[in-house]
Amino acid sequence: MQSDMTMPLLAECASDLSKSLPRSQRDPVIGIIGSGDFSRSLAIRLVGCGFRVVVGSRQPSRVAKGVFPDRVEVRSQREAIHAAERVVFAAIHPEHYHSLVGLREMLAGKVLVDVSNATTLTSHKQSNAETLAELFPKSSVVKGFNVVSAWALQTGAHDGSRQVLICSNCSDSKAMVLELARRMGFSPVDLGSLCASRGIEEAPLILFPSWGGPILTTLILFIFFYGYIFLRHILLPYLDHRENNFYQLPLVTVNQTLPAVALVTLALVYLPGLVAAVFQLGRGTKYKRFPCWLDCWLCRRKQLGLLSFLCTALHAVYSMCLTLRKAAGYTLLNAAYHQVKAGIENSWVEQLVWRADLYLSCGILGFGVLTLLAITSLPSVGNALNWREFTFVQSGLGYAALALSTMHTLFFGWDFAFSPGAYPYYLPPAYLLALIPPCIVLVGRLFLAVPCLTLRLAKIRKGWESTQYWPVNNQEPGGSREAHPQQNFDDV
Ligand SMILES: NC(=O)C1=CN([C@@H]2O[C@H](COP(=O)(O)OP(=O)(O)OC[C@H]3O[C@@H](n4cnc5c(N)ncnc54)[C@H](OP(=O)(O)O)[C@@H]3O)[C@@H](O)[C@H]2O)C=CC1
Ligand SMILES: [Cu+2]
Repeated sequence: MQSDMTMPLLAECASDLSKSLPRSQRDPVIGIIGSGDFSRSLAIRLVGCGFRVVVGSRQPSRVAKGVFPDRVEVRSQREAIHAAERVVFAAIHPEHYHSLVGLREMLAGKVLVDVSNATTLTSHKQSNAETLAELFPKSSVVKGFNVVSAWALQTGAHDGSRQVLICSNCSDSKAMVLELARRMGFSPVDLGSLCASRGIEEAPLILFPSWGGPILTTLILFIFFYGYIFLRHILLPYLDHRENNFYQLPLVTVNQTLPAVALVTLALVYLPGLVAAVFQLGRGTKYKRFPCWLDCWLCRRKQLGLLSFLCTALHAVYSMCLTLRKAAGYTLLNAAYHQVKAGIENSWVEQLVWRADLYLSCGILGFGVLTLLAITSLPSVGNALNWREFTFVQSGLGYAALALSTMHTLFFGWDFAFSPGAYPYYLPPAYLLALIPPCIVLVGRLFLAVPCLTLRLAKIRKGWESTQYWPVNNQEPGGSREAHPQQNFDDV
């Protein structure tokens, strides 16, 4: 197609040539057809990134003042297309694409960016971008900027939502839009030809794509612990000596399950970081890709952390409601009656008072730190922190939350785990099982804190590589050698 297309915008994107020009003359002009919500978000971001923007409306006079920033010009559709040097965004609903047919000749030779999303998941329909390409054969249609919500466009959120998917049949135009997306602060992903456009359009319709694995993991853990507690506390005692504990099913069993799930899930947030560190130490480089399962696990830590937070919050609410139960009242009255009958005046046990207070205090502190972690994982809050602050909160405080939750569980268990009565039917208590993963993580973390390992890991993360990776003719690692554009995961 138009092979001369890339150069003008790319040259302007680099803006080297035009540095001496006044700003208004050197910024590339981008056209946007449509003056709706998406157009507004896009225009704000484009002007923020140094582009000049002309919005094309069917009735410019109807566009209220203040809707667009002052630096954005709102003109007629024709004027906007005329002003746009190369790139014109079609920020209108696909049903109205045909209304632009009269502008076909004006759009010839320009790059027409289709930003539309699909409204339904269909396997047989032509994509909106393919329809647009059919309507405007003389323009280069590029599909892109999907998955990004209008909000993310404005804020440039620092998480997965910064990724934009791009595809086109014209590689020059695609390169231009990829560069444009980069300059707008996004991480564009080239998905090839326009055949990929339907997938891109449908991507926003797929609900919670990154939550499937974490939710499934949490669900499996919940079913496992609930089943285990049901077996140990309810079913086996009933079968063994007809003890009826079924009343515990809706509340007590759930409240025993939730902390176990929360603790294991929280350990699963920090375990992959340790595994990644072990990989880097073992390989002596950070430029070798982690196995896919580890990559995937690392990318799901935020979701696992938030699910752990949810379980902890529910556990806190359930625990506060325990005393409101009828069963709690009856148990207290029965205990008081037995005590009176036994002639015991004072049932104060100093050790148990300490145990309960320490257990509660660790639990409350752990929950507080977890809340802080959950809040800072929100993009809008995380963006306000610099890299060091974010690492301190997510890694330092994260381990503090894990340590406090583990101590909460240990105080709960106290010395009970050492008595034979804790193993009815040879089954250990659920909390002992739940303690295994966090203990592995905490011990592993302490192990990695050994100075020789810490120093080696720090060196590797600064780019040092073990000699086995040095090229034969180049004895300086990282010298003239090109770094692999691979995993560069430092936050472990
Ligand atoms: N990539 C992404 O993640 C997102 C993509 N989108 C896509 O952006 C497009 C626009 O969405 P959005 O801004 O929310 O929609 P709006 O309804 O807010 O705006 C659509 C605009 O299209 C213009 N338009 C042009 N021709 C017509 C016509 N014949 N009839 C009606 N309106 C027309 C109107 O502007 P005027 O009256 O000034 O001409 C109108 O303001 C859609 O295709 C949507 O799928 C939306 C959100 C996110
Ligand atoms: Cu608890």
